Amino acid sequence: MGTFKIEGGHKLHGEIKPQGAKNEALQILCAVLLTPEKVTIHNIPDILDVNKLILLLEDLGVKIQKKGKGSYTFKADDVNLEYLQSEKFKQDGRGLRGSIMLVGPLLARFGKGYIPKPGGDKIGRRRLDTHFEGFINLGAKFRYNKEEYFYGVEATKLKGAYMLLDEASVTGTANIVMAAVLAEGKTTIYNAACEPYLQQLCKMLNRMGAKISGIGSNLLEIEGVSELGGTEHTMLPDMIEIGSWIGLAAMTRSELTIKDVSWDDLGQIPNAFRKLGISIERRGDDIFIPEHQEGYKIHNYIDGSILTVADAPWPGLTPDLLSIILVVATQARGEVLIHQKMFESRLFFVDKLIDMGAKIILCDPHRATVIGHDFKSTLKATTMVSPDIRAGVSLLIAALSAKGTSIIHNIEQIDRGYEDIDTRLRAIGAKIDRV
Ligand SMILES: CC(=O)N[C@H]1[C@@H](OP(=O)(O)OP(=O)(O)OC[C@H]2O[C@@H](n3ccc(=O)[nH]c3=O)[C@H](O)[C@@H]2O)O[C@H](CO)[C@@H](O)[C@@H]1O
Ligand SMILES: C=C(OP(=O)(O)O)C(=O)O
Repeated sequence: MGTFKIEGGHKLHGEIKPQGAKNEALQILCAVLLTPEKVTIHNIPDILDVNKLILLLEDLGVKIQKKGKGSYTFKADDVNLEYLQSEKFKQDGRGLRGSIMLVGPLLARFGKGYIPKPGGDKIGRRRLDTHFEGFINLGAKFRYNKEEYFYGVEATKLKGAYMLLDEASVTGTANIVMAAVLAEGKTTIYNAACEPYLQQLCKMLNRMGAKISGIGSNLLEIEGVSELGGTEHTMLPDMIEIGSWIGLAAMTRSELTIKDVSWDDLGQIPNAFRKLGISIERRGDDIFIPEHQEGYKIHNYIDGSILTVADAPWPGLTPDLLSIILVVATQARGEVLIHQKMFESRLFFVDKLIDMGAKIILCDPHRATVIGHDFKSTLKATTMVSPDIRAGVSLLIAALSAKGTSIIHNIEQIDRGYEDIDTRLRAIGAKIDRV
């Protein structure tokens, strides 16, 4: 179990560049299985989850070449389907959430796709019904081995269909899209997830020869084609990392420039932080956060009632930033209700913030009220364990703002999604060591 030692209370300063997006990378990497031709991908983040998926592709027989930092070529012209039945796949496939998106491309191109119950954050129930109902709609036969938690779909031929998803699942939509592009005829997916990473996937598939329309909306129409070819693709910057750096700057009252953020793909994120009173300036494609010497004041609604920050499927606010928004609110002027609608176990980490002196009432598993200190009292350093990726980074931000030296254990959770975070934070003045 890895550990960070953090000396808090220091101002940070300078520029930080977001890595390529984790959740886009997981979709895009799975899509390389859809063609025997070469696919070149740039801006792939060097993080645990993505590296695990690259190893899975290698074990599946995909030829992979590293061309430079974050740039790789993939050629899936000799896929080893026997690997899918191996014990190693049953172990390694569990290692991350993103592996679930291997199923759609495998089913579409080879007529069968299998996956052990995928891992990822332990943040509440994470069902897969939307994925498999989608494949069944396309004509696949589904089987599930309850003892081994092993899922499988098989089809001699997929046929396009109309489907109304029961929820706008992000990985579910990606999976179904990747199966439908090679199905016979037309597929319509209503209540599709439509966040920028899915848009990126659909645009990449169209460059490979797919016929997807409605990109960016929750109604996708897909005319199946018989084969796809190679392409080149560059990942967007990671919007959750960008939000994390906004929170970090505010909490440590530091002036920070976040470089090349792809503003137009950030949706609600800048405004969510602005509602907490944080100044966010657009400078070209950068975000400039000034030093918040006077702190930041949470806005109320027009009628004077307390602000609620809640998650929702895109174009709503991503659930992955609520833990960070919560920690930033602990030093704001005013109160806010954080409502995590999607996941039921993601707010439990607030007990650690309460230990550090934050004023938080956990109302129920989905809601927490935060009463900010307005920097009149700083958080106290402590020893903690990172429970999940975003709670981990929130605790890291809390530790960087706290007085004294904090210890965070289980930092593998943070390394799942943040590239070389300690080196990058040291470059802007943070006192953090991997011990
Ligand atoms: C690898 C990857 O890309 N992971 C992301 C992906 O996970 P993932 O694709 O696994 O998440 P889903 O979109 O399927 O669902 C997330 C949660 O929200 C619930 N739900 C979803 C849609 C909806 O309309 N109503 C609803 O209640 C689901 O039941 C589930 O509990 O999307 C999540 C939601 O943005 C993010 O937190 C994850 O970081
Ligand atoms: C929940 C997350 O990831 P995953 O879906 O990979 O567990 C996340 O990135 O915040």
